[in-house]
Amino acid sequence: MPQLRSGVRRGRRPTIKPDLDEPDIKKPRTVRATRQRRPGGRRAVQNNNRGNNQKEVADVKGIVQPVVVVDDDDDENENAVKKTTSLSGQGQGEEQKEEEIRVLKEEVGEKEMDEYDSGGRSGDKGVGAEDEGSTAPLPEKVQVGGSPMYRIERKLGKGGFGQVYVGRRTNPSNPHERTGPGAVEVALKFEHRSSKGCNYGPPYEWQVYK
Ligand SMILES: Nc1ncnc2c1ncn2[C@@H]1O[C@H](COP(=O)(O)OP(=O)(O)OP(=O)(O)O)[C@@H](O)[C@H]1O
Repeated sequence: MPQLRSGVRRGRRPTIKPDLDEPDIKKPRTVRATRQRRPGGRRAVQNNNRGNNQKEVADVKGIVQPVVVVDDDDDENENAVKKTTSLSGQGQGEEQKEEEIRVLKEEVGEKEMDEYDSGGRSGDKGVGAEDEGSTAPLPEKVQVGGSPMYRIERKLGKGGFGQVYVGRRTNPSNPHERTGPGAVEVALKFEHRSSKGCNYGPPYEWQVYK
């Protein structure tokens, strides 16, 4: 005898066919937080940063640059003559000397003290001393205290405190005098009034060093 099944006979669970016509819009999309690439990629961004840094450095340098205030008063330049020294390299032939003088005279006039010349600076000088009087015009002739009058000729170099020029006596008592107070040719050092060497005002003494 056949056994009867207990319970209600159920049909198979109907298979749900995917509706191919319906667009797949029910599943919400995950929004991924992705980094936006900058144009040019990471390398370009880094380069940009580097560029920015450079600009900052440049700006800082610009700020740090000291402002040089130049006093154009000729009298003050006269007072700024600190010392004179006998010229080194004496004993040239007269012919060569004359040639040199001729060339030098062309340079004399509205000369301006300029920056960065001989490189013979002392290492202990401040920035202020370095740049002082960088554009102050020089007088054609100078005299300080009771010194003889000197005509300013070519530039010899620049030290930590000032710049050195050839000074030639305008009216020498002995045109062959090479050393001492009567020397025909000396080295004149010009300092700006605001330099360390002029802390107590411009000097009025003069001396010729050998
Ligand atoms: N008598 C001289 N003969 C030839 N050149 C000179 C003479 N005196 C100075 N100079 C030139 O001028 C430059 C500056 O000289 P200066 O004496 O000012 O140097 P410094 O000792 O470095 O400066 P500072 O005395 O201010 O510290 C020298 O490097 C040199 O080239």
